[in-house]
Order: sequence, then structure tokens, then C-alpha cells
Amino acid sequence: MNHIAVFGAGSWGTAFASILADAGNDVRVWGRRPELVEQLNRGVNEDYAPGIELSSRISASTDPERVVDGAGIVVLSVPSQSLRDNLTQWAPLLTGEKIIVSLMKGIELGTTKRMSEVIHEVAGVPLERISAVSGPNLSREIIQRQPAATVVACPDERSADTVAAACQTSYFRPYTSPDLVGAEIGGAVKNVIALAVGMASGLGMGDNTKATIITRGLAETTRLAMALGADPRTMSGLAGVGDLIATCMSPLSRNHSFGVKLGQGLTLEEVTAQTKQTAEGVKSCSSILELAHGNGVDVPIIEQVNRAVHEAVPVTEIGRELLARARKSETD
Ligand SMILES: NC(=O)c1ccc[n+]([C@@H]2O[C@H](COP(=O)([O-])OP(=O)(O)OC[C@H]3O[C@@H](n4cnc5c(N)ncnc54)[C@H](O)[C@@H]3O)[C@@H](O)[C@H]2O)c1
Ligand SMILES: O=P(O)(O)OC[C@H](O)CO
Repeated sequence: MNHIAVFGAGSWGTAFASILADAGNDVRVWGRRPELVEQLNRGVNEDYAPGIELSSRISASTDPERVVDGAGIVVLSVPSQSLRDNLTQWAPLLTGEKIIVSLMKGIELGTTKRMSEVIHEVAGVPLERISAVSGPNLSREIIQRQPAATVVACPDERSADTVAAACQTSYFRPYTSPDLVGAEIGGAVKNVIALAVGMASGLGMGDNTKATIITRGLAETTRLAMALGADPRTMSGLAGVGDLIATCMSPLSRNHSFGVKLGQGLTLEEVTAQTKQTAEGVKSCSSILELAHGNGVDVPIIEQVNRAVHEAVPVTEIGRELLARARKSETD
């Protein structure tokens, strides 16, 4: 039996730990709060996966050393903006031939780095041993064992295959890909587009409006991904359009729901106060915008989401601005 470490006992960390356990691995989860760790050791996580009985193959601890001891794969699932601080403490433990898996879908504020870049920089792990798992993977559906697929992206095929083999179950199908950049950009940008779709929903707009934002959002994502060297085919796959559809259309998506509330007229502070879980797009819209501008990529939807979220521009106003732009060819 393989031993796999999972850092982060939130919604996705717990759901992914369940996949790994169902795939036959012995899973040790690191959690920050002793009371949550105690829940996991009783086979539940009422804070992030209410009503779900967890596998007896999952155990938990607040001690990172104990969690990592003997693990060949280490999975990271903390909020993107806290990764650097956390990793600084965990880096001395990530030695040897361990494969590091990022489940996170965000871009770091201040540096505009993708999560694999942060891991490489802070922990010194070569990119050949860093993979990202990304796809239409809403944690609540996955932990209920509803069928879904995902992408395990890593420049090294053997590392990707090792991770894919570790998380394949009867309901979860991992595909491998060498396109780490594309998978990470697809995963981070779809959160911002889901905020925009949520805002339209909150304003009472229907499916034409949502489909328009999703489609033009995919165009922005693809432009940015290609400027960063990604394979455009990733954008028509699970980590691109697949995740975009799930996140933009599902009431289970925290980013979508956050956008709905902004569209209904709540302020950023009000929605933040009501939101217990991580909606990565709220912070990453600024870093993604900076990344796009730094690479000369036009991202009008992301730009307007950033104005609505961080400059308190009314949601009605950003819609008007998007529609008033100069005409252009669809494929430009
Ligand atoms: N939930 C999903 O459906 C899903 C699916 C795919 C990817 N993701 C991505 O996975 C990542 C984790 O998301 P999640 O859904 O598990 O979030 P979550 O909000 O459910 O859980 C986050 C966990 O991190 C902990 N945490 C918060 N601040 C921390 C800090 N400063 N240091 C260490 N731990 C901290 C929280 O206590 C919690 O246990 C995000 O990047 C998200 O985009 C989520
Ligand atoms: O709940 P969200 O908006 O963070 O989205 C969750 C997953 O990324 C969907 O694949």
C-alpha cells in the first residue's frame, strides 16, 4: 500500500484524500486546527464535507513531519495565497524523490507566479516532480463518488502517470498531460470567469448572457495560456473548457456563488463575511490581470471583474463597458 500525504483538510483536500483512499492508498492529512484533525480521525469532516463518512484509510495530524514520513507523493491543497508561507515551513520535509501534487487553482499576488512555480522556488523541487491536478472537479460531487475526470499535468510523463495511477478509481478518471502551464492557467482563470457569470446571474440575466461570458472567457484564457507557452489543445480539454463549464454553471461553485451575491448588490466585504470557503478568483483576478498585462494579453472580462471586485465599480457598469467596446473579429 502506498502512503500519500495531503496538506489541507478543506473541501478539496478532503475529497481528494477520499479518492486516494478509494484507490487503495494509505492517506495522511495535515490540518491546521486540532479540532478538525480530531474529526478526520473519527472518520468525518463536518466543516467541509458534512454528512460524509470518510474511509478508514484516512488519518490526520497537525504535525507535518508525521504526515510526510514515508510518503512518496505529497499533495498540497491550501489557499493559493497562503502556499508560500506554508511551504517555507514544510520545504525541509520535501526532500528525496517525492512527487509534489498541486490541487490549487490560483496565481500568487505580488509575483504573478503559478503554484508549480512557487513550489519549485520555495521547496527547490524540480518541475519534473511537480504536477497539477485540474479539471471539472467540484468537491461535493466527487466526495459523493459521482463520476468525473481530471488532468494530471506534469512535464515528466512518468511523474504524471505515477500520480494518475494513485488517484484512479471506479468514479474518478485521470488523464495525463505534459502541459503544466495550460492546466494551471485554465484552473485559475476559470474562477474569474465564474465570478463574471455569477454576477450576470445575480443581475437576473439568462443563458445567452452566461454562454457569451463563458465563450469569450475561454478566448481570454486561451490567449493568456498561449502567450505563456501552453498548448491550446489543453483549453478544449477537461482543465480548460471542462472546468470552465462546471464552475460557471454550478451553484456548488464558491466563485460562481460569490459572483451571484455581488450581482445582487452585496459589497465585497458583505460577501466575504458570508463566505467560509476559498473563492480563489476574488484575489487571483488581480494577479491574473497583472500577468496578462505583463505579457501584452487583452483580457477585458478579467479586467472588468477586477474593477467590480476591487474598485467597487457597480456590476451593471462593467457589463455596459464590455458591450460598448469597439467591434472586432471573433478570432482576433
Ligand atoms: N473545493 C473544490 O471543489 C475544489 C476543486 C478543485 C480545486 N480546488 C482548489 O483547491 C484549493 C483548496 O481549496 P478548498 O476547496 O479545499 O478550500 P477550502 O476553503 O474548503 O479549504 C481550505 C483549507 O485550507 C485551510 N487554510 C486556510 N488558510 C490557511 C493558511 N493560511 N494556511 C494553511 N491552511 C489554511 C483551511 O482551514 C481549510 O482547511 C483552492 O486552490 C481551490 O481553488 C477546489
Ligand atoms: O468552488 P470553486 O468555484 O472553487 O470551484 C471548484 C473547482 O475548481 C471546480 O472544478
